[in-house]
Amino acid sequence: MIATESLSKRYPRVTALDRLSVDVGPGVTGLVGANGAGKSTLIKILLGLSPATEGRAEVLGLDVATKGGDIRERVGYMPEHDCLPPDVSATEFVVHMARMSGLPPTAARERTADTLRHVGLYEERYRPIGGYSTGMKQRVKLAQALVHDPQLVFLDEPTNGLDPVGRDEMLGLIRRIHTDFGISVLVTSHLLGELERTCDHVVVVDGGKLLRSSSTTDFTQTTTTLAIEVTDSDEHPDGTRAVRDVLHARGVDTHDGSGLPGAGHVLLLTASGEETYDLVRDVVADLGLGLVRMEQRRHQIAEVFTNSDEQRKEAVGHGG
Ligand SMILES: Nc1ncnc2c1ncn2[C@@H]1O[C@H](COP(=O)(O)OP(=O)(O)OP(=O)(O)O)[C@@H](O)[C@H]1O
Repeated sequence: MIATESLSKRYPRVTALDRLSVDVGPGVTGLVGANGAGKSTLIKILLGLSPATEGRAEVLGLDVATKGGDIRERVGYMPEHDCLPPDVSATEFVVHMARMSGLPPTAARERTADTLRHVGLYEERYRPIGGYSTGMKQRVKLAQALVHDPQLVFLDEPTNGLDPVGRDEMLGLIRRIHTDFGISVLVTSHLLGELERTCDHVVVVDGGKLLRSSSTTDFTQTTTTLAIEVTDSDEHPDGTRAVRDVLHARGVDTHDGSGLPGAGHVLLLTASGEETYDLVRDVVADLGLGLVRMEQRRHQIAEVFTNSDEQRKEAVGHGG
């Protein structure tokens, strides 16, 4: 669906994309990265809206440098920021966008009605967009990306600004774009956790560079963080520290759980598989301590991929 080769985008002060080479197949793919990682820049290049500084990219087999128009005919785009006209209704706006994509008037009206129903907008579709909630506006943006029946859609931060219920509904809708209509999806987010549930494949970028591209199952198996809490004992008045020291001696890196409830008594470590669970159990038992909890934690992307304690603490503080 998408292939980039050593793709770079340099602004005078910032390198937004840095020799990014990645292949994206059919299905639902998540593009994850912190704010400023280069996600929106990549989407704009893939749509042929912004030229790359170097490297090349193809979307649906079409070169982004020369075939931007053909790509935009076949690909839908939901931009990140609010770009909707407040004075027209969802129906008027989406019909207009359908007409712009070349649909004749009757087909444009029919497709608009179907698409707005699909994204969950009913009677309110006749009211001016200016009075809509954030969730409703996101649905209108999604509808205009789908109305011309594209083969592929780019959704830039579609869950931004939504409450947890709205977020879940939007993630469900995104999944159905692929299962019900066979449209492939590239969806961006700065939250790894929400894309884990929705996507078949996850691409992680940081500072414009590719950090990882793999199927969601591979991803979650290899990046599980364990949170461990143990009791103290007479022999080990600081049980947490005792466990940490033994784990370090066995070559397992840990960091503290500052920012979590009960900070100071929580150890975080990356589990490479079943053997990590066994190791922790044995270490705690050998020290004669009690294991209060050992649980998997979801990640924010900064927590998984930064080595800096500062950033890790920040990510943990946000709840992951
Ligand atoms: N037109 C521009 N001129 C100069 N710098 C830019 C421009 N567009 C983006 N950048 C910079 O490029 C980097 C990547 O931005 P980009 O918008 O692609 O990130 P992002 O991952 O989409 O993050 P966000 O979700 O915050 O938009 C940022 O440092 C940004 O400030």
